[in-house]
Amino acid sequence: MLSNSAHSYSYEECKTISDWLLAHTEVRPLVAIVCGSGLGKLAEMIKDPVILKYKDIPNFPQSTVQGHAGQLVFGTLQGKHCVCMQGRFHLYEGYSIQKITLPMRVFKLMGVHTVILTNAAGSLNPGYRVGDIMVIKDHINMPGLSGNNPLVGPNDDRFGTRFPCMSDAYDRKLRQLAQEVGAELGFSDFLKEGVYFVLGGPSFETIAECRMLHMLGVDAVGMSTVHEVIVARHCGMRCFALSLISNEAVMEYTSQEKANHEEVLETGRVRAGQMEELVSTIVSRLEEYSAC
Ligand SMILES: O=P(O)(O)O[C@H]1O[C@H](CO)[C@@H](O)[C@H]1O
Ligand SMILES: Nc1nc2[nH]cnc2c(=O)[nH]1
Repeated sequence: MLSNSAHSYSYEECKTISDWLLAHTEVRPLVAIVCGSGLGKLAEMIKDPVILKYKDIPNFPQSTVQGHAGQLVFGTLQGKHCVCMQGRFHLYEGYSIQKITLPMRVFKLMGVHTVILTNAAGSLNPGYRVGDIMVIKDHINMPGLSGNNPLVGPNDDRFGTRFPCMSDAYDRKLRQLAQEVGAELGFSDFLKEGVYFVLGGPSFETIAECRMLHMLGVDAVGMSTVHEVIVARHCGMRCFALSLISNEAVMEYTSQEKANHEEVLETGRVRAGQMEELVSTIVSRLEEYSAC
C-alpha cells in the first residue's frame, strides 16, 4: 500500500517506481538533470528521447506549475545516459516535502551518480543582473530551519546516514569545472557563484523580507532545489546546481517593479541556449571526476 502524501516513501516503494521505469526504457541513467521554471527546453538536448509522462508513472506526483511539462525524458547527452526531469515539484503545490523529493531516491536506485539541478531565482546581490547564471555554492534552508526537512521521519540506512553532512552539498570540483567551461564558452561576464535561499512560496517576498535576505548575505532566492539536494546528498549522489536570475528582488518602497512568473518564464526562454551549452559541456567532461 502506498504511503499517503504526509508520509515518506519507503525504500520498497521507491524501488517499485525505479523498477517500473527501468522496465520502460533501455536507458540506464548515470546523470539526472532537473529543469527549473522556464528551463524545460534543456530536455531537448537529450538524444533519442524516451518520454514517460508523470501521469503514466505509478505513484509519481504530477506537475501543476506553468513552465513544468510533467515528464521524464530518458536518452543520451554527449554520449552519456541521462534522465531529465521536465518539471519538478514544489512545496507550495501542496505536496509533502518527502513527495517533492521522491524522484531523487528513484534516480539513485536507477543508478544515477550525479544530479544537475537548475532553477529560476530572484537576485539579492546588487552586482547581479537579470539573465545572469549563478552556480550555487551553498544554501540556506528556511523551511528546514523551522523543522520542514525532507529527511524528517524514520531514517532508512539503505539510503543514507541519519545525520548527513551538508558542508559539501554542492560539489566543489563541478563548481570549478563550471567556471572553466563558462570561461571557454565566453560566459564569464554573466556566470556568477553564490548562496541560494529557499523559502516555501508561492507568494514572492515582501520588501522587508528581501532586505532581510540581503542582510543575511543571500545572493538569490527561490522555492526549490534545496530539498532535492538534501535528499540526493543523503543517498550519496553528487550535486551541482545553477540558478538563472530571472528578476531582481524589490528592495525599495518607491519601486514600481513587481516579481511575476511570466518574467521568470521569459528569462528562461532568452537564456535557454546558453544554459544548454553550459550543462551539456559540463556533462561531456563529467568523466574527469569520480563519483562520490
Ligand atoms: O525553482 P523553480 O522550479 O525554477 O521555480 C521558480 O520559479 C517559480 C516562481 O516564478 C517558483 O517555483 C520558483 O521556485
Ligand atoms: N522566492 C522567489 N522565487 C523566485 N523564482 C524566481 N524568481 C523568484 C523570486 O524573486 N523569489
